[in-house]
Amino acid sequence: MRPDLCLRNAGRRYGLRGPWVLRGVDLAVAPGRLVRVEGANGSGKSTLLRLLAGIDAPSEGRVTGRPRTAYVPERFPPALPFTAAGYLTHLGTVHGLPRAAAARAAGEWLERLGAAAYAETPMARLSKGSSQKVAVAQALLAEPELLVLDEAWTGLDTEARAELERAVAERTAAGGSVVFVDHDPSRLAGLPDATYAVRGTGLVESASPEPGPSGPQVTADVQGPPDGRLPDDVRRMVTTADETAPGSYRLTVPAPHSDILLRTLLTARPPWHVVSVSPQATASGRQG
Ligand SMILES: Nc1ncnc2c1ncn2[C@@H]1O[C@H](COP(=O)(O)OP(=O)(O)OP(=O)(O)O)[C@@H](O)[C@H]1O
Repeated sequence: MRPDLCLRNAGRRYGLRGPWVLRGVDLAVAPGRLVRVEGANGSGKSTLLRLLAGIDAPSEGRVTGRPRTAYVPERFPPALPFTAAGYLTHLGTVHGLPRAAAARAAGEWLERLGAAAYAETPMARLSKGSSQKVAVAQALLAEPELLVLDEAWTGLDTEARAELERAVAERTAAGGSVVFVDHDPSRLAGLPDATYAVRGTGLVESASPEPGPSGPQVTADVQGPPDGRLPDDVRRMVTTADETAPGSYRLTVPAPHSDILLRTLLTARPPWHVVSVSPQATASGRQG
């Protein structure tokens, strides 16, 4: 099992005598966790994310348990001498993918994010939104163990925003961790395992998530082999799982996770049968 990524008594300031932006921060991000970071403008959210992403080192304290990490920065440098596909393929090889696999992953992510038409466009000529899609694709393509997203939804169109939400669900379902900052309080609402606010130079954890799901839920009746055990990644993403008969389950899942839930079941070996799917108008308490 991969260790938690930990900040231990971490502090960060800019310059030798600059004021401390963060100090004495202890934070553990476990595999499979979705973590939201909040805070006022200029409070130090990006500073914290850069420490978590390994882009900056703490001025004091330590970082331990570094996983394979990818990062979408708040500002992405668009004026690079590459086409979108060329840049992503190059980065894929930097992440350790063979060139053909990197090119394939680049194409798949541009397609998923609705930017396939710009694959051969030089980065410097991309619109802000398309450039942001490339920024998101570069982070997702190597299936990182830790994904750090600094306002990554900003500038994306509606479909790409939804796709990024799905990608976050996929990462956590696969056991990856995701840490994100977003100005929209409804972003991934009800899903984070923990929310921290930067206050002063420290981190304050918000009250634990509600015991019941707070966002819209979807119910799915699914059937596996008679002795079928729900796949672990399905167990991790559902709110409730009631076994209604041997190998049959009624699952509830936060609506943004429903696509990935169904995709996971349908592509399981052997595949599961999805009997019915229906939205749940109101969230009930957590059961099971
Ligand atoms: N590279 C840098 N050099 C000097 N000071 C910096 C640097 N980056 C950030 N700061 C300062 O550190 C403080 C925290 O900035 P940071 O960008 O981490 O905050 P933030 O919460 O992400 O802000 P925003 O919500 O505006 O994105 C600010 O006072 C900022 O001016």
